[in-house]
Amino acid sequence: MLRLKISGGISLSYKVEIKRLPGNEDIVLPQKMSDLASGFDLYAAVAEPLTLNPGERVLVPTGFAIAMPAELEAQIRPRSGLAFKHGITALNSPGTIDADYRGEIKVLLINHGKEAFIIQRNERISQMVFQIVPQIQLEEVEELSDTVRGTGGFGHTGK
Ligand SMILES: O=c1ccn([C@H]2C[C@H](O)[C@@H](COP(=O)(O)OP(=O)(O)OP(=O)(O)O)O2)c(=O)[nH]1
Ligand SMILES: [Mg+2]
Repeated sequence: MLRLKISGGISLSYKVEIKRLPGNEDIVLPQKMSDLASGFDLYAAVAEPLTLNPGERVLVPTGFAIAMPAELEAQIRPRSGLAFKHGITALNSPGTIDADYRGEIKVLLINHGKEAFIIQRNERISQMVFQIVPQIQLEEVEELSDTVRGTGGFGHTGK
């Protein structure tokens, strides 16, 4: 079997502080489920099992807050397994966690499936991916620079 070993590029490393919120001593903190997973799985900190009926949405607590370096953001993304098997996804996907947010991280789930889905305490419900956010200064101008594409979009290159 051919095994490709890919390495190289720039490797960045950041420390992110995480604080467990009161009453959540038993909640599993975000975990990477494999060495190179890009997301940390998030665990539901619901007090009681929570039933999400078809078409319903709910804000699920995670029991923790974070403080990350200013150049980062975190995205809350669905787990594909829950989406595929049960139609459970993050409604605002990807959810945006701002670097200056110190409140509890919450996950906005919606049930697009045909059956009720029960969320248990400490069940993995979504994943959190950290990204670098460039610092941008928006500058208002009268004219934008020309391009071949111009204003074409929304499928103008064909199907
Ligand atoms: O899935 C999410 C999305 C957001 N947040 C928290 C962190 C984020 O920094 C804050 C605000 O999110 P966002 O900017 O998406 O919401 P908004 O409707 O614009 O609220 P705000 O006016 O507070 O920015 O809410 C979560 O915990 N989970
Ligand atoms: Mg906002």
